[in-house]
Amino acid sequence: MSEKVTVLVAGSWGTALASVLADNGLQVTIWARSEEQVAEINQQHTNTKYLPDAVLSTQITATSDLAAAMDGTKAVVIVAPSKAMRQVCSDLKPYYHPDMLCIHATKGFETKTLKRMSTVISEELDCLESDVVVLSGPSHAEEVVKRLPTTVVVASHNAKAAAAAQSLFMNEEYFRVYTNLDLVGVELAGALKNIIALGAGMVDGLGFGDNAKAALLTRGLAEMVRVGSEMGANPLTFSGLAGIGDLMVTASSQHSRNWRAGYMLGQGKSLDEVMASMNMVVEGVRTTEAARDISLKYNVQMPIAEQLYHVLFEQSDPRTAVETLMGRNPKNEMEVMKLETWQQWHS
Ligand SMILES: NC(=O)C1=CN([C@@H]2O[C@H](COP(=O)(O)OP(=O)(O)OC[C@H]3O[C@@H](n4cnc5c(N)ncnc54)[C@H](O)[C@@H]3O)[C@@H](O)[C@H]2O)C=CC1
Ligand SMILES: O=C(CO)COP(=O)(O)O
Repeated sequence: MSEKVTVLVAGSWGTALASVLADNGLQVTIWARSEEQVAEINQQHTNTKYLPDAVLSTQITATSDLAAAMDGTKAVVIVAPSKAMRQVCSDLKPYYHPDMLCIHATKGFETKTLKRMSTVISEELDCLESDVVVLSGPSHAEEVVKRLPTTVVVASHNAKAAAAAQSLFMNEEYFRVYTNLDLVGVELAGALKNIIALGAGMVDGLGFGDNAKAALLTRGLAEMVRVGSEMGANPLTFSGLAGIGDLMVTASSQHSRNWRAGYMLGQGKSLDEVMASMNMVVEGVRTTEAARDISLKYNVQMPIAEQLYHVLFEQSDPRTAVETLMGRNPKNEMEVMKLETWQQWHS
C-alpha cells in the first residue's frame, strides 16, 4: 500500500499539487469544505470550478471530514488562501502530529499581523516554524495538471524536512524540485511578486508597451529585494525560482489572476468590478494592503506598492500612478538596500 498524503484545500493549486503527488505513486486525500466538490472529485474525477479542463487521477479522493482526511497520513500540504490560513490550521490542530511533514504552498501574508504563513502555521499547529516547508516558484496550476515541465523550490530551515518534501514532489517527467534553506526569503518572494504582477497587468492594460513593463519588473524586483532583505531574507533568494522565476511567469501569463486583475484595473475597471468578475483568489490585492504597513514597520520605500495601493483602495487613476513613479526624484540604480543590510550579507 502506498503512503498517504493529505492536501488542504481543493482550490486550483491544491488540486494541481495533489495531481503531482498522485503521479508520484502516493495515495492522496484532498480535504474540501464543499460536499458538492467532494462528490465531483470522487465520482467524476474533476474539479471544474477551479480547473475546468483537468481530469484527475483515480488515486485522488476527497472528503469534507478532516479527521478522516488526516487519519494515517505521512504529510500534510496546506494550500489555503492566506486569508483562511489561520482558520484552516486551527481546524487542523486536533489531527496534526509533529511527526507529519508539514508543507504549505500559499503566497501571502496575514494582513493584520504582517506574519508570514509559516509563522501562522507554527502558531496554530504548535510546531516549530523551522520544521515547516514552503513550496514556491513559477508554477501555474493549469500547466502543472497538463504535466508541462515545471520547476519549484521547497524551503525550510530544517534541511531534512526540505529534502523530504523534495523527494515527495519531485518526478523526472515534469516536476523538478530544488531545495533552499532560506524559508523567509522564499516565502517573502512568493508573496511580494504578486504586487508586481498586478502592476505588470496594469501596465499592459494601459497599453504602455514593453519598455514600461521591463522597467516595472526590474524596479519591482529591486523593491522586493529591498523590503525582503530588511525582513530577514537572503537577497540572493530573489534571483531564484521563487523570485525572478515566479515574477516572470506571473507577470507575463494570462493564467495569472494577479496579472488579469491588474489588466482590468489598467483598462479602467474599479477594484469591486474586478473582484466581482473573478471566482478565484487574487493574493496581490491583500499583499498590497499589507505592503503599506510593512513599508512603515521596516522603514523601507516601496514606491510601486504605494502607487498600487492608491489605485486599489483610493480610486487613483492608474495613469496618474505611473506618472508619479516616472516623476520621482533622480536615484542611483544601485541603492537597492540599506548599507547595514548589504554589509550583513557581504561580510
Ligand atoms: N493557482 C495557482 O496556479 C497557484 C496558486 N498559488 C497560491 O496558492 C494559494 C491558494 O490559491 P488557489 O488554489 O489558486 O486558490 P483558488 O481560488 O483556486 O481556491 C481557493 C480554495 O480555498 C478554499 N477556501 C477559501 N476559504 C476557505 C476556508 N476558510 N476554509 C477552507 N477552505 C477555504 C476555497 O473553497 C477554494 O477551494 C494562494 O496563496 C495562491 O497564491 C501558488 C502557486 C500557483
Ligand atoms: O503564483 C502563481 C504562479 O507561480 C499563480 O499566480 P496567480 O495567483 O497570479 O494566478
